[in-house]
Amino acid sequence: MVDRPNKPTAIPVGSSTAVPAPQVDISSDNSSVTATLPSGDSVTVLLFGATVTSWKSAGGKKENLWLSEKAILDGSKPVRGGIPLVFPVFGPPPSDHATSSLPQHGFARNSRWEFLGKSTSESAGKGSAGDDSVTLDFGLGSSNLSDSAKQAWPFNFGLVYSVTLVKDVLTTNMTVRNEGTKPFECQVLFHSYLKVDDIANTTVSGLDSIEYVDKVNGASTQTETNKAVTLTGETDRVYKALKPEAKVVVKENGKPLYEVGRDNLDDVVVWNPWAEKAGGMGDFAPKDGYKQMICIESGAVSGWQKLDGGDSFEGAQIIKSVL
Ligand SMILES: O=P(O)(O)OC[C@H]1O[C@@H](O)[C@H](O)[C@@H](O)[C@@H]1O
Repeated sequence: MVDRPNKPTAIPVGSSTAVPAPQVDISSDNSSVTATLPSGDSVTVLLFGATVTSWKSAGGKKENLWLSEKAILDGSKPVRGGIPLVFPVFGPPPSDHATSSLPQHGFARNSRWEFLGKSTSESAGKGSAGDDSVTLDFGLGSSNLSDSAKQAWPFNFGLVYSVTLVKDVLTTNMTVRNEGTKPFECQVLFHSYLKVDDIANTTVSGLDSIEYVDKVNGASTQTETNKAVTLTGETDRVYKALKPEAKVVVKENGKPLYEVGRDNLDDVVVWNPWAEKAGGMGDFAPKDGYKQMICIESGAVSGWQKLDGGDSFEGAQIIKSVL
């Protein structure tokens, strides 16, 4: 059980509270929670992995996240699409590290999280409807882990994951706390699958002059020379040490589609499996779906966050959907 100061109102899973407009509507069942703003913008979070599986903006008309048609949502496999969470290790764990027995990307996306509750702020009568907001909080601690994950990573930790929706903006914030006395090292990342119309017309800006590790090219270190990065084949790059204020902008036909900002997260992964890799993934559909997605993943993954007993680390990703 994860606790946090100023704990929000707890909503028992399985309950459903429908409140009349213009208030924020929250509905939940045994497997997911959906929050809808009076504007129609909405977000859905699956308790399995605390995976955001849908984020709609433009009053509910525009889905911003790509979700595979064959994504497995029953908890037997991480979700292919949406925003899976990466913790406490990014990628395959190094053999000489305390995470070495964990699966790729760790256990956060493979574990069932607790819904801790919601907090809302409604502007009805006070100002613009664009000020409405809702935050959904989820928790995962050592006691929620499977025995095998506990054995593979025997540390006492608490995660609080907050998903905040305001008109056209989704913020995901993770706080990691070492609840024990043994220090541990961890990595955190938001593996966001952003939806695009056509990858052939998509560019990514804000990465010019940034050093990156090119994982499809023997993990070589390169420096980005393009103002507008295009993807023309399998792409798997870890851009490192971005300036805190630097935004990564996904454009389609030259027009901004998403602006991705970060708080206390210095790295950005750009990933697209392309045709062959997507073809080899049983849960990736349709097979040419790689043309409709680009992963822009904010995280702290090129080093380790070392947390002594009682220490915390907090980082956030802020995605603005631009019409
Ligand atoms: O198939 P998975 O485990 O969800 O990982 C997908 C991709 O996730 C990315 O973050 C990694 O950089 C890639 O190397 C990896 O292939």
